Amino acid sequence: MAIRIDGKVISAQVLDGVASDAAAFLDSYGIKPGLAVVLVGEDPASQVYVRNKIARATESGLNSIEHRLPMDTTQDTLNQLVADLNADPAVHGILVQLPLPAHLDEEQIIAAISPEKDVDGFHPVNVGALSVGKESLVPCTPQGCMIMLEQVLGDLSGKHAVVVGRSNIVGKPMAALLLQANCSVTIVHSRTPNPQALAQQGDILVAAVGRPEMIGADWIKPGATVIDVGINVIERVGPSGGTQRKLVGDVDYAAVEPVAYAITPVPGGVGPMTIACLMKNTLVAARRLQQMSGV
Ligand SMILES: Nc1nc2c(c(=O)[nH]1)N[C@@H](CN(C=O)c1ccc(C(=O)N[C@@H](CCC(=O)O)C(=O)O)cc1)CN2
Repeated sequence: MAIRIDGKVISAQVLDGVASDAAAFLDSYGIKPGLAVVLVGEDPASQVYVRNKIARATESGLNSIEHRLPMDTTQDTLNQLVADLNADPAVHGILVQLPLPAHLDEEQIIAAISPEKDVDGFHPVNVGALSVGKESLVPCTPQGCMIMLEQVLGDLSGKHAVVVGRSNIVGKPMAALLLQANCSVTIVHSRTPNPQALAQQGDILVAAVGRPEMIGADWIKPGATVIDVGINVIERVGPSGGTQRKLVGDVDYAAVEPVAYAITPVPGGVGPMTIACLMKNTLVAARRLQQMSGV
């Protein structure tokens, strides 16, 4: 039986660390690290994520500032809010929940956030710093995956890691972090011929494709560690004949678990780590901004 890498347990450890760091920050500077969370529109999943982010921030001793804007918010209004948050010394981290409504330009908004307050780590300055191995704010989901991998495997040097998916939010930064940890890294994507054959060579497999249960046992090297980043809602026929909604990952957990060394579940795996790392990044940003201000 594979080790179940429990994101709820590991994220609670991360959040404990954030809470004591936040208390020390308050002691030193007389203010709480501040996280501004911006939600545009009423996407139900985004509302849940934002609610959870605010709850974790409050529990960890951070000051969370919530901005809910209507669906028809203009790019100018959102830009003005981001500019105000950039200028506000009480705000150390800014997070604009994605996806934005289709009429808004995500790339432009991400670039408008001050790189020092970009706790998502999506700003081109932070992306560039990560790719050359310089200190940066690291995207939360891949950061959470690295914490889980290092907790279960220790030193990752020399391991062959296969990342399935090449998104800017997960696949690319994940590959950069694995490379920084001295793994040999293969990225597999929609244009890769025979991706399964490459995936089968991975000591570590990270699935971030957004396709429910796409990765079966025949993608996995026996004894591999499997990190499932996917969060997909599917509908299945339940025992009473009606349809049931279920949350599944990109990995077919039941099929893969018997061949893996360790595996993350969905839910309760990578998801809670994403939120915990957001809190961690807010602390990192707050400390740096405070040092830069020289106060
Ligand atoms: N600005 C950002 N937008 C988005 C990000 C992000 O990192 N920054 N990531 C995702 C959504 N996301 C965080 O925002 C996120 C998704 C899922 C979870 C989570 O804890 N999932 C639970 C299940 C929750 C459920 O029942 O629906 C789990 O996996 O156990 C946390 C954060 C896209 N947007």
